[in-house]
Amino acid sequence: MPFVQQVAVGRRECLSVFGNDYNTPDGAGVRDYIHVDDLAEGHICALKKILSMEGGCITHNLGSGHGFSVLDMLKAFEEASGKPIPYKMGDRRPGDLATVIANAAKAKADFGWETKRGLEEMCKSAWNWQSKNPYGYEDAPKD
Ligand SMILES: O=c1ccn([C@@H]2O[C@H](COP(=O)(O)OP(=O)(O)O[C@H]3O[C@H](CO)[C@@H](O)[C@H](O)[C@H]3O)[C@@H](O)[C@H]2O)c(=O)[nH]1
Repeated sequence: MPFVQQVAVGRRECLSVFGNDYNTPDGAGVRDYIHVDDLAEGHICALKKILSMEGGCITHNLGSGHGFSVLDMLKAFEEASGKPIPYKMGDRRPGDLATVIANAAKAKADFGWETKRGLEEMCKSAWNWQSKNPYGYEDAPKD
């Protein structure tokens, strides 16, 4: 996502898509993307759960349970930003898996958490921030 955003804002010429021959609907890698606000709320729920426990350790996965490909993300971001995102197909990145999707059933069962925000909201929100802060928390280059 950061690279998609940087193309939209003009900091990169295009996105390199790492692989188009995976066993996925469009051949690109599939991931379980999550809105940062959903992730933050999940952490708050987890912290409340820890405070209610008398010690011990518990592990939860946070995710939507749905996968989107790199090309799905790219198209959704084009719509949210109104900017074209040029891309080129590249080789697979060593170590990448075809598909990574979280199973957050335990988080829902233990503290009632699940994602509330979808792909469109993720992209709109990311574009709102990136378009106002093209260099993120860093200063723009001097020249
Ligand atoms: O320029 C890019 C960057 C990424 N991708 C693809 O975009 C998807 C997401 O990539 P990335 O944001 O790097 O996330 P992951 O591959 O899911 O890996 C992240 O999530 C893993 C599981 O939490 C961690 O192990 C890794 O360190 C962390 O980078 C993958 O299909 C990549 O192949 C591209 O096509 N082009």
